[in-house]
Amino acid sequence: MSLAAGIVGLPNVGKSTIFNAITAAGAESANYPFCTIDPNVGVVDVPDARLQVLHHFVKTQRVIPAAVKVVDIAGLVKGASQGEGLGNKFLGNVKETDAILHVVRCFDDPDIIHVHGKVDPRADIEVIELELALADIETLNRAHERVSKKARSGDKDSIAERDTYAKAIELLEAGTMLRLVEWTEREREALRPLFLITIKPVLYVANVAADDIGKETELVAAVRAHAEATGAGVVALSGDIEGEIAGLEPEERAEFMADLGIEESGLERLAHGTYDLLGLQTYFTAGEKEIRAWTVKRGTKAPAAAGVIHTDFERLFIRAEVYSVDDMQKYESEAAIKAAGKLRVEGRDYTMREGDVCHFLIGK
Ligand SMILES: Nc1ncnc2c1ncn2[C@@H]1O[C@H](COP(=O)(O)OP(=O)(O)OP(=O)(O)O)[C@@H](O)[C@H]1O
Ligand SMILES: [Mg+2]
Repeated sequence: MSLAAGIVGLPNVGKSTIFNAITAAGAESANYPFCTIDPNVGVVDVPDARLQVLHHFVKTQRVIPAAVKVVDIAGLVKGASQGEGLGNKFLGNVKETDAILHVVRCFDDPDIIHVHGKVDPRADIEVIELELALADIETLNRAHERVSKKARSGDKDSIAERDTYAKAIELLEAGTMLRLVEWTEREREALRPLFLITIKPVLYVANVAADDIGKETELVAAVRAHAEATGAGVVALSGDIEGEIAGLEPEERAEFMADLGIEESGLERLAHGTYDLLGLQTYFTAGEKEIRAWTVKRGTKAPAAAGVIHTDFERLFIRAEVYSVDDMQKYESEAAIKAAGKLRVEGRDYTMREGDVCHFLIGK
């Protein structure tokens, strides 16, 4: 599974600045070369220091990090659904993503025009969420119309779908983002093919001035309060500075970041923020051919985790041999880990833990 996130926000809030910074900061993922065709789509490796630890002790041909796909679109303005500004058609480009990165301007700079003339995160968020809601309502109305005819002829599935769409429209019209609703599995199934935007988890990205890095300014606090009240995540960073960081050589980069008190790059923080938001975790495989990071949902059992490597592996799973990256750091080889009795043998019921390193034994 490769993770995808779409960037939304008002015009001029720093979306492209942040997109450029994260795509320059991460090595372009070698696994997804086709994505470079579109300048607004970037696929970058998710930085993970644990891969280096494993690589230090395990001889291998290649190291394959997890990848994240990021999509940058033009800013939305009030009335975009009615064609204002550039309209909202490019929202289609963020439909097939797992999460929304909603960039909110938290820097005050008289030289950079704010479309409402005033930096006000709460008001800005409301404008964008209204436009996202209107786009979803349009999609839902079309779907509603489509199934209504079949529903009228008594088709049970169509009736259930129609009612789900009607419920979603009603909620959006009352101002409720669909991500806040506890949908039944059946409702989710009806909504899934519509690729609605407001049902996706949101990570607010508070874009702060260089001078405000690490500070909980009033503007950042406003975004955080809204995020906490609406089950969203939040990451504060300075787009301009992230761009500078991304342009530096690795050694200079570390020094520059240390001077500013930045521990992780924007890319790392956005990747972690998105993983947390989506309830994802990482496990590794480490062998002669490759060392690789894999992404699974928290709580995934070993057979399903093996299934991420190859669909058949879930069915054919026999057992897993598991150790942790910490074990490797401590014992320095798999043989030593085994000799110390730390190589665990786990069966079908094993729940994967963050940072497990696994060998899966697969049947035929
Ligand atoms: N943290 C920041 N502090 C100061 N200036 C910033 C910051 N982030 C971005 N900017 C500046 O804001 C301006 C607008 O940025 P950018 O082009 O990234 O906006 P955008 O959201 O992509 O706009 P659009 O919707 O028009 O594509 C640029 O001049 C950029 O350098
Ligand atoms: Mg832009």
